[in-house]
Amino acid sequence: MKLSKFVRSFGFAAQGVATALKAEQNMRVHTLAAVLVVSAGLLTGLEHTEWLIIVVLIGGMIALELVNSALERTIDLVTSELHPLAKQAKDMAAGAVLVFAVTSAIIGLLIFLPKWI
Ligand SMILES: Nc1ncnc2c1ncn2[C@@H]1O[C@H](COP(=O)(O)OP(=O)(O)OP(=O)(O)O)[C@@H](O)[C@H]1O
Repeated sequence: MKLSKFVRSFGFAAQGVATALKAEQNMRVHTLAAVLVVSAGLLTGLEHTEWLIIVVLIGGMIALELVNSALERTIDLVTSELHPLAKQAKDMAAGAVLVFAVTSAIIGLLIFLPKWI
């Protein structure tokens, strides 16, 4: 791949992130949560491996929210009518975000609680 094409694709991807931040409240909530978790990590003092886990969880959470938002838009583009499959697809994508968020919260508690108690 030529460098200019790679830079162009990178720009489009950055536009996608910027659009989601503007249009999706959940993206802003996840970003705020990430800032809070990183601040708590800096104040608490985490091990190298713990930072690796936190970074993977934050990146995964935001990436998954982006995929969820992309799916919502794709479904809205396919049909503007109510359809049970559209509902299932949107709810499953939202479910994936929920599962990852709960998993991340549990791992976060397992990392932070022993240091705070
Ligand atoms: N075309 C559709 N057919 C059937 N059900 C739908 C359709 N579009 C959305 N829904 C359902 O209606 C509910 C609300 O959907 P909506 O698209 O408003 O999402 P949301 O959860 O409010 O997310 P967001 O605010 O990010 O758009 C969800 O259960 C969703 O699955």
